[in-house]
Amino acid sequence: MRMLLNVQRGCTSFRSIRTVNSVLYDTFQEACSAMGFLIDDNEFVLAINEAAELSSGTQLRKLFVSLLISGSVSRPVLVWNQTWKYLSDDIIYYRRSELHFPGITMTDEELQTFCLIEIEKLLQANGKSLRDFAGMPLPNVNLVSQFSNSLVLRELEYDISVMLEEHDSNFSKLNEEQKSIYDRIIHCVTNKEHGLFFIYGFGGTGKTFLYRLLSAKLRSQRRIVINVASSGIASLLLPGGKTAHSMFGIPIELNEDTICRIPKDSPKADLIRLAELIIWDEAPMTNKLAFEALDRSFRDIMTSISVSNKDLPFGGKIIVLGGDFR
Ligand SMILES: Nc1ncnc2c1ncn2[C@@H]1O[C@H](COP(=O)(O)OP(=O)(O)OP(=O)(O)O)[C@@H](O)[C@H]1O
Repeated sequence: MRMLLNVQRGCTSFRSIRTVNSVLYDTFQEACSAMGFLIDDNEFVLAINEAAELSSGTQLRKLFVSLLISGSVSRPVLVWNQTWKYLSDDIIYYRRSELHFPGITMTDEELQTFCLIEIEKLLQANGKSLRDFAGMPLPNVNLVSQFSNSLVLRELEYDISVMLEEHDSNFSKLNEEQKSIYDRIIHCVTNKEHGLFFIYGFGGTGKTFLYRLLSAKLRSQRRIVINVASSGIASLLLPGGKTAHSMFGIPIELNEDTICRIPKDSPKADLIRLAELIIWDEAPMTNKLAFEALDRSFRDIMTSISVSNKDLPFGGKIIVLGGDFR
């Protein structure tokens, strides 16, 4: 502010001090930068890019934090936007070894979140925080809990290129009936509509073929699909399949009030909330009380997202129940 007061004339408020060439800046630092008093932030971007040739992400984060703390950067967010890829260079390596999931991939948003957490740790060790720097993004806490949930990570571990290849090589084989079911379910998932589908068909009519294709399509888009079957043998035919009883904690003894053993704040409940499609093969083999228990439990779990979900079948989850219903 002192630098600006030396040159700004006729100021009547803090806002007028921060106004340069009729533009009101959020901070005095930004106003100074607009005046040309500070080194252009591009210098810092270039410095980080140059250092990236020889330094690890950890070292670059330390450099970034030193620049922030020294107060040299006028618009930290601009430097962050142009350098975050270098700053988060080693994040995926550490997440893979920490979680013992060598195959995990991370989206840009996840990389940024974990990089921001590391930056925040360095800042806090120096008595500062990301909140002290106007415009700097904060870590997305929802992503952190998802990314620490091993059940979710296992579902995200599918190799996208393998899934795409499986999908593309079988898609053209779909017969007319399979294609129309495929289209309706994918449309429902893509548009985040609620849907409960029943796929009828006796043995060998191509239900599993369809489930595999739906799973490959959605997993290639990094969406979570839960595949379950009533029997252990059928679950083995589904990619990543489990028995419905073990996946959803359905009790053996069932009555009209039974609920599943899934605490609302458990990692499994998080996985269910994140799942975009649930496929249950051989559904007619299971007691209807099990579906009613699952319905009650899902309604409860899904109220964490929206209270209105308690009025929707299965809390609004998109579910495919398949089998031979004769
Ligand atoms: N559109 C298709 N193009 C080529 N092969 C197909 C197609 N649909 C199904 N098949 C093949 O037909 C065979 C039986 O299909 P699938 O296992 O999907 O039937 P199903 O209805 O799941 O049977 P079941 O209920 O006994 O498990 C499989 O070998 C499958 O690969």
